[in-house]
Amino acid sequence: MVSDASDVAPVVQSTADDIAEMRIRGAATIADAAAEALATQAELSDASSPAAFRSQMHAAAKTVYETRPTAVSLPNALRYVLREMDGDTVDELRSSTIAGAEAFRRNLERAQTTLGEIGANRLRDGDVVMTHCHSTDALACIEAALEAGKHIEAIVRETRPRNQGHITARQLREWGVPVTLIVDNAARRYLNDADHVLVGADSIAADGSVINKIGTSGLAVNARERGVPVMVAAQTIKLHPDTLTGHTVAIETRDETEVLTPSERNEITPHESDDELTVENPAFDVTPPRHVDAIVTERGQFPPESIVTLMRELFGETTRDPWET
Ligand SMILES: O=C(COP(=O)(O)O)[C@H](O)[C@H](O)COP(=O)(O)O
Repeated sequence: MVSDASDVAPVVQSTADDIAEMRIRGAATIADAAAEALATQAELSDASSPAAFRSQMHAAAKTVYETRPTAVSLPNALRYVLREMDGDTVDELRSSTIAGAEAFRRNLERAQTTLGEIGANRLRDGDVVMTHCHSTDALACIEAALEAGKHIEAIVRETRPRNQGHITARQLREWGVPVTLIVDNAARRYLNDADHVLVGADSIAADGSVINKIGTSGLAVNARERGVPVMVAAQTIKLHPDTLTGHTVAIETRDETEVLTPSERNEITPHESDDELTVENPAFDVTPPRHVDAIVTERGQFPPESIVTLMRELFGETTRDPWET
């Protein structure tokens, strides 16, 4: 049973709002915030019985889950923490949930560091990397390469409409990496100067398809044509277990105002009643496995077609919602 939203702590609701409004964004960061939110809910719960506690936790998980649909790290995080919730009293349930959330967050950090070290092996001294969006997993590979003393340069796509490329550029400049920032449409021209395309993932499907920020698939197609290898940095919490049984990954579409402000719309069509100007704003796309050279995880690097083996080993087959553990 899932209790209603009034049982959810305001701070959990505010985390959910931050995810929905993208003040908290990026698949790994969202997973971390989701686990933290469940720990906070457990801490603040005033439940008078174990059943009431469980039901509050499920309501909190549902509130966070219903924010953005594409990054599977979110349900994977909720599932992990709720599975750790164990005990016969409210106090036992509370402490096991908090411990579960803390373990999840520690593992997340450790996995990213390990993944970074593995990914850095693909980067040679002097390499130029082209990035898209802002991915902490992808940046972990560059950071580890820099720590190993390699000189790395970056061509950073700005990533319309939200310009997450600016966050990537800022981080890389903090690390002293020379950055060339380009508009997304210039990528094909600059691929001639790149040794790798390096992106993250929001979800990886069982067939090795990579779901990541809109524009990734076109970049990968162009990279393949230019002979530039495409490397995807993705911790195993990005593996989407539901795709093992044929489910597809929901692609989030966001508000048109991210693409066209109301005043820009008004310049194009001053007639308020004009509903024939449609703006589409999908946030993610699907890159088929044939355009990806390697998926780098904390468990090693894999050709995309073989990721299914790891997915089965880690998740088994589940199509249940996180609160139906
Ligand atoms: O597509 C995005 C972010 O999209 P948005 O900005 O819409 O959330 C990132 O590439 C992945 O989430 C991986 O990020 P990380 O490696 O940090 O998990």
